[in-house]
Amino acid sequence: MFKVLVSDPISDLGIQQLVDAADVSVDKKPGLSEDELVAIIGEYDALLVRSQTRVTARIMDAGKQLKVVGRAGVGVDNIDLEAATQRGIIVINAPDGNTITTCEHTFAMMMAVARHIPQAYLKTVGGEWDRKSFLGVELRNKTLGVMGMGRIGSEVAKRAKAFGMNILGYDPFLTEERAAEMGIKLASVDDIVRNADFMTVHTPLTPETRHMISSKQFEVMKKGMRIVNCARGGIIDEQALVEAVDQGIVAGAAFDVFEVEPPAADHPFLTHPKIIVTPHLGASTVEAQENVAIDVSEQVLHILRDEPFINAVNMPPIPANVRKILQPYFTLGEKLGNFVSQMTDGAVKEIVVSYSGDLAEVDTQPLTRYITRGVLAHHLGADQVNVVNSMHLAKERSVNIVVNKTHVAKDFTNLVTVTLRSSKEERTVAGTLLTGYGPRIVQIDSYPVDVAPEGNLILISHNDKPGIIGRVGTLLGSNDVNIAAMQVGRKLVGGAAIMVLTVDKGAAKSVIEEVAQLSDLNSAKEIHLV
Ligand SMILES: NC(=O)C1=CN([C@@H]2O[C@H](COP(=O)(O)OP(=O)(O)OC[C@H]3O[C@@H](n4cnc5c(N)ncnc54)[C@H](O)[C@@H]3O)[C@@H](O)[C@H]2O)C=CC1
Ligand SMILES: O=C(O)C(=O)COP(=O)(O)O
Repeated sequence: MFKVLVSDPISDLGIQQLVDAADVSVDKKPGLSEDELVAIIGEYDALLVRSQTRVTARIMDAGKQLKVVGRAGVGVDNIDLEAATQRGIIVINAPDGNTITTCEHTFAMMMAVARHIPQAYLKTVGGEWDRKSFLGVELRNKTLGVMGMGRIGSEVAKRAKAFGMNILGYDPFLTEERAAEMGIKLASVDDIVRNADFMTVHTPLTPETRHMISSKQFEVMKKGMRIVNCARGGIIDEQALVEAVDQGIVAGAAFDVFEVEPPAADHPFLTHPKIIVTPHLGASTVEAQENVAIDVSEQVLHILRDEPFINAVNMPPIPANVRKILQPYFTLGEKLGNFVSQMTDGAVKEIVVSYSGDLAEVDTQPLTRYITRGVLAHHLGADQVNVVNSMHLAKERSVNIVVNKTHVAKDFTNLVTVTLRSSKEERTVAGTLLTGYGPRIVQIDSYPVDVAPEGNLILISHNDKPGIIGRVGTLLGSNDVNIAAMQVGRKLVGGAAIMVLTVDKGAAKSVIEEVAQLSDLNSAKEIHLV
């Protein structure tokens, strides 16, 4: 039974699939302190959070069973990603579910600041009928600068066009062509600062975006600008902003997010007449909360059940077209890595992976992660290595990973070859997916074979002499080891050969040692693949 802890308020409807799953039990405990989480996290396999819970290295150290931290939302700045990666904990988010909601909140804030709605509301409910103090501005024909043209920024730009605004967009990934397609103008931070009437930020908070709008930008800013931040506190320097408003450079600002949340009681935004605030409500709609909780629950289930998943934050993303090609090979890759690792004696020094055929056309890095996981799992334990930390663990142990690609595969449409170089020897295994048969090992060292990579196998290297198969069979039979399938590979009659036996249950170590002692046998090894 997998145990899932929900430590922030997350939509009940959204996590229903976890609650309903027969192999999962869910505990909801919002509002725990770090110490309280450290005390209980040890029994959980998954942790579900929003932005309140700070998932620290301490919590992850205590989370001995923790496989995944699921963020029901976009920003993962409350999760120590490096600590997660080192510990092999997968961090996933739900990047799409709250895009529209946050975009709409941005507009709510932009219009509220343009028309002084919160200030006017307060006066009106306070009994004053003040129609003079709240002269606003239109959005129409104004220039809107959008910093960060990702999911939310792009939706903001789309809607701003409907308001008749001219849009300047800045994003390191925005090209002239894409900007033209969207009917906006590609700009620099400086262009936006000098020319926009409204500015809205939609980047993550990174060392690069931290205080990207600060005193230097306010000094050259177009007078009367209105600024919205529904992304992350700290992208705009709060202190410098207050000064810019007081100096009349900025006409008004609307902030949903703060450098420290919740802000201190004496935070200058809270009493400033020209700055309006909401308590990080960007994603807070019924729809968005359901969406993100559904998305994250679905992926958490996949991860717990060791099924393919998407939206991992501490792994490079896999584009859908690449995933389609690679996914069928993930299991094969991991098994090849594990097989060759069990075959090879000595300390692993280098993993050489060769991809040929169609596989050579795409970015195979995700598949290399699975192969590396397979290799390392044999030495470090299957529960210690996963696709998130496999490359990191290899690097930490100075295991070199070399990838070669050839576009032409000789006998198969696709072939994955894994060679392991150790302190003692170099061994190779190759596999493919055969239509109708699934994953197959088709080469061991230089011998062609056809073996299903599953269950208990015995790998024997021997001299190609009459009677050897019988002797092996008799010895195993007398020890109650039943042979389900057998493959022999040789290159020359009477030369060196290999034999791969699939046996119903694992043989005792002593039996394998006895097999290795038979005449004309060079070695015998048991290989167990799950
Ligand atoms: N207030 C709230 O409740 C919510 C806040 N957010 C926040 O909104 C932000 C944007 O979210 P999404 O659009 O979903 O993310 P996204 O990843 O789709 O977009 C972010 C964009 O920022 C760009 N970027 C990164 N560094 C940049 C730089 N130095 N200058 C300009 N652009 C840069 C990236 O290239 C990317 O296109 C995130 O910080 C997220 O955490 C998201 C949802 C709700
Ligand atoms: O998704 C995001 O990045 C958000 O900021 C939303 O945060 P929340 O889930 O409302 O605590």
